[in-house]
Amino acid sequence: MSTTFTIDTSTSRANPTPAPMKRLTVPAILARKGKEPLVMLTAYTVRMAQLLDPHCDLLLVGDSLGQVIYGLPSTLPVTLDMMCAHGAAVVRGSYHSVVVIDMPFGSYEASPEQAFLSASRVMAETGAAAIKMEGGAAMAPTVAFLSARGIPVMGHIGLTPQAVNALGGYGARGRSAPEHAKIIADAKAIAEAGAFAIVAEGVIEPLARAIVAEVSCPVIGIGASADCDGQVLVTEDMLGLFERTARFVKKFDDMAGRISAAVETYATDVRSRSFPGPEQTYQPKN
Ligand SMILES: Nc1nc(=O)c2c([nH]1)NC[C@@H]1CN(c3ccc(C(=O)N[C@@H](CCC(=O)O)C(=O)O)cc3)CN21
Ligand SMILES: CC(C)C(=O)C(=O)O
Ligand SMILES: [Mg+2]
Repeated sequence: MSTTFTIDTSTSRANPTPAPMKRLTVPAILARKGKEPLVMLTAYTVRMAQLLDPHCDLLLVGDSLGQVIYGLPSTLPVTLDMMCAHGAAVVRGSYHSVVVIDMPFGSYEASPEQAFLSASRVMAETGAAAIKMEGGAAMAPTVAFLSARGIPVMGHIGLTPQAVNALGGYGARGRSAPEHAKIIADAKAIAEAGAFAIVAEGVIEPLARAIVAEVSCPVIGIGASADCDGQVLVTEDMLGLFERTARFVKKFDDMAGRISAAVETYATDVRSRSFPGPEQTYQPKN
């Protein structure tokens, strides 16, 4: 397998503009606990990475690309090959943010050794700085195993979409006392195992507040209230490019509507022969 990312992380072939900012590091992210909220968005492609990178602290190559890019019904069919291909593209398009790659379902859960083999392949083939894995206390030994071997791990607790079949859906988590206690125990176990940050997804506000108070690493929320140490959303959701979204999504734009309008104008112009015009047409030299 050829490595296609550039070693110099300040610029890349895909983004030749001189870098105005140095790339953030994993320790710098850890140090943001309790300070200015961390800004994280998903990216799957080089151009989107270029556009998001100056505004973000972290870019997540999420396994949500299964639904968003590939039209799959869940994140479960996403493969390591997909994560490596999109991860390398996002690293090529970023020079400032810490790039984190989701470990896909089935690539890490069996053992710490399986997780290391999968995660080291992701790190080597993409040039990303960290991986993310779903799971609570049961995954803590794996978080410790990877962290001790130089692979920074971001945890993901609460609503863990790869466990949708066990959870019974994508509903909010932590409404019952036992579930509330389990998710706090999950957060503590993952943090104590050495995670540099934890995504808390779809947890009720008082539980989010408790997790933030209980762990020493930053807690990045998605559907987990404004009390978290940072926020993440799927970019296509917040841009209004993905139709079925959770209640926790705020649409900051209606890009689907704007794309439809632009394409409608293009189709009209082609059909009326008003595109291409003189500006877009080559003439013989005289
Ligand atoms: N585009 C996209 N955005 C995401 O946030 C996302 C993905 N894809 N794929 C992976 C997971 C799946 N996620 C989801 C998917 C659906 C809901 C959802 O429909 N929530 C409902 C409640 C559902 C219920 O109560 O059963 C809601 O109204 O919030 C939430 C999170 C979050 N992740
Ligand atoms: C929603 C975020 C946290 C994620 O895991 C993904 O995009 O896959
Ligand atoms: Mg994910």
